[in-house]
Parts: sequence; C-alpha cells; structure tokens
Amino acid sequence: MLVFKFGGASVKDAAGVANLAHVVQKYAHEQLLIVVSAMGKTTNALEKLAKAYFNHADDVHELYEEVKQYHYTIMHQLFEDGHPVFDEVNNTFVEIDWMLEDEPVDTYDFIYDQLVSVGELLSTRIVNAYLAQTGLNSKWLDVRGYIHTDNTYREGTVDWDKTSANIQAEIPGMLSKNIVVTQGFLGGTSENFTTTLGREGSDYTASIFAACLQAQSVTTWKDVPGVLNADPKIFQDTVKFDELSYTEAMEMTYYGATVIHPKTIKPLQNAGIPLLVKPFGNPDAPGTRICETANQQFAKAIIIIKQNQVLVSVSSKDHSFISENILSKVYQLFAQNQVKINLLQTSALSLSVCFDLVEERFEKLLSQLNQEFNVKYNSALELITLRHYEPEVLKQLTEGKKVLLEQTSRNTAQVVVAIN
Ligand SMILES: Nc1ncnc2c1ncn2[C@@H]1O[C@H](COP(=O)(O)OP(=O)(O)O)[C@@H](O)[C@H]1O
Ligand SMILES: N[C@@H](CC(=O)OP(=O)(O)O)C(=O)O
Repeated sequence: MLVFKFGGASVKDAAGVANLAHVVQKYAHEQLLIVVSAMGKTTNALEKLAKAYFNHADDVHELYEEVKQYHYTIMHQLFEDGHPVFDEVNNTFVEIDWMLEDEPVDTYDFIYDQLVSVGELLSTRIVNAYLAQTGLNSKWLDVRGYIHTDNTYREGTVDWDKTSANIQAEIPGMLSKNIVVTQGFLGGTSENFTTTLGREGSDYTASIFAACLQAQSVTTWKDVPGVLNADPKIFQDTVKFDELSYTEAMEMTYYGATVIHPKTIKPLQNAGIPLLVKPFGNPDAPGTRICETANQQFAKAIIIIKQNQVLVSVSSKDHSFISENILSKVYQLFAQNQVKINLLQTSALSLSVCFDLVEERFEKLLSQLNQEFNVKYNSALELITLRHYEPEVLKQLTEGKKVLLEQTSRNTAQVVVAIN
C-alpha cells in the first residue's frame, strides 16, 4: 500500500482539488491512504481567528466569514447545489459557531487546537466528496480516533503503542475496499479532545500511518520538483536532489528546511520506508527519493534560512561564570515554555540562545528568565545554515549583514544575522 500526502498548496483552489483527483486516478489500482492538509493558507487564517476570539477582538466574525466564504467558493466550483457535502461542511462549521458563541474560558493552546483543526476537517470532506464524484471509491476517516496523543495542545506527543494498535486493527480492512482520505496535522486525546501535532505536521501524519501499516512508500506532493539545495522562493539557480539519505534529510529539516516536517523522517527510517517528494503539477516526474543508501551529490551547498529569530543573551545577576546549574535552569525554562532552541553558545559569563519567535511563548519565557538572570535580546533576526559549504558561499551570504553569532564545524556553518 501507498501513503500520499497533499499539502495546503496542492488544494488551495478548485483546480487543485481536481488535479489531486487526476494524480490519484493514476494510482487507483493501488491500496491508497491519502493525508490532506488544510486548503491554501487556511491554518494561518484560523490561527488569526483563534487569537481574535481568545482576545475578545472585534473582528472575530469577519475572520470567520472569510474562512467560510473561501471554502464555499471552492465547493460551488466543484459540486452541484444540493450535493450532500454541503451538509457535511455546514455541520463542521456548526461546531465552531457554538464555540464562538461562548466566552473563551480554556487555555489559548486548547482553544487553538479545537478551532484550527477545522481546516483539515473541511479540506478532507471536500476532497473525499470530489474523489467519490469522479468515480473513485473513497472513504472519509476521522484521524482523531486513530492518532492518539497526550494533551500537550499545539504540540501533541504521539502515543505510538495506542496509535499503531488503532491503525493496525482497522485500516488494512478499509484499504482493501476503499481509498482512505484523512486529516493531516491532527490527533485525539483519551478524553476525545482534538490536538495538533505542530505547524506543518501533516507530513508527520503520513509517516505515522506508513510506519504503522508498513507501507511501500510515502509520497508527499509539493509545489516544487523535489528537495532542492535551497528554498526556490528565496534563491535562484537551485538544484534538485534525485536521492537523499534519511540522515541528510533529517539534518536539513532539523536546521529548518520547511519542505518536510522535521519529525517525518525518523519513523520512516526505522521502518525502512522511502519518502518520495514529488511535484503535484507533474506527477510523472521522478522528484526526490529519500532512503537509507542514497546516491547523493552536493554540487552546491545546502542553504537554509530561518527568519523571525530571537537571540537572547543570559548572564547571572551576581556576575558568576556560566555553570552547569545555570545551563540546566535555562534549558528547563525553555522546555517548560515549549520553546525549541535552534542554536546555543556559551562564553565565560554569558549564554546566547537563538530560537523562533512565537509571541505568546516568548513573553512568558522572557519574564521568567528576567526573574533569575540579566537578560538582553535582539529580535527580527535571520539564522543562516549552510551544509557542505565552501567558505566563499558563507562570505557571500553574510556580506553587508551584521553577524551576531557564528558557529562552524567541518560540514555545517550557522550564523545569526541582523537584517538591515
Ligand atoms: N530545500 C528546499 N527544497 C524545496 N522546497 C523548499 C526547500 N526549502 C524550503 N522549501 C519550500 O517548501 C515549500 C513546499 O513545502 P510546503 O509549503 O510544506 O508544502 P505543502 O504545505 O504544500 O506540503 C516550497 O514551496 C518551498 O518554498
Ligand atoms: N495545515 C497545517 C498542517 C500542514 O502540514 O500544512 P501543510 O502541509 O500545508 O504545510 C499547517 O499549515 O501547519
């Protein structure tokens, strides 16, 4: 059996959904499980809605209407009036209607997951109905009953034992009769609340299903020809990798290459399942094959740019050296606030930590750090990572920029720069 993942870019409009069906038709003779993300930028729109609702903002209704209209416009282009999918989608919206009528009493992360998850519930209803309309035998599956997580809202940790038991008990039977269409990015707790697996987590969902079902491969359909040496939205003259090892792909995603979610590769490597990254606009093209023994060449350096970075410098209030105790305390505060460290450097008297800015978490972290340490910080920074690089490339990339921190090893260089 095969696992396919279609991301937001592939289903951003009615033509995208029709193209998805065209790709799936080519593989209709296979057992197929299809993981779908929210359409286009719906997750961003729902994030805004969650924030507005939580903060009692005036534009809650307006933001919600935009999400509704976007989906109804696509549906009117794909289905005749009166198609049953309209009822399914209306019912999905009713759940939000109820929630928005009440005062926000729960934590922001909990509210976020209950609202933002609707993007994938909607997209899969639409994709499933469209596949059926084109004559494919497809079945909608609520992933929350299969991918089981703890209740760390916005970053659910998967309970692999329960998840694999759930998936193995029921999914093979379904796949022998139907194409299964399900939501990426979502999970469910034992109390039946919805969790999300972290932004861009649908690739990870595909990998969870593949690992539990011992799939032949996972294909993630993207708006790029495959994995390139750099993001083509930022750099020209990029080159595509035909093959890439699991290890190199994991390194790339760890450092922030957004083409694949960082958690995706490990379960596939453990199960020996290849990951294919292919262009949804040209389904017969080979794309990139990520596997154990890859014939990989680094004709050009791999470049990864992470924007919206913060660099915090921590020193002790009594001017003592940076000790193991201080390190451990700082790590603890980062972990408690779910802030992932991208780069860390120590000197005798201070500790510099670079991480992604997530406003709600940063403010809390900063106030806790301030209670115990002297803290300075710079924001709106960029973290540039190079792999398999020549010093000349690093020089070109940092030219005219203020370098705040630099760390190099034989294979990897990382610099934090201020954007002018
Ligand atoms: N090294 C890279 N190779 C290819 N694409 C990259 C790379 N780094 C970043 N990207 C970006 O990843 C995007 C595709 O991934 P993503 O947005 O997650 O797709 P989707 O959400 O549709 O699954 C591309 O449009 C590209 O801008
Ligand atoms: N919709 C979620 C999950 C996801 O993976 O999306 P995409 O596949 O479009 O990156 C997000 O935007 O975070």
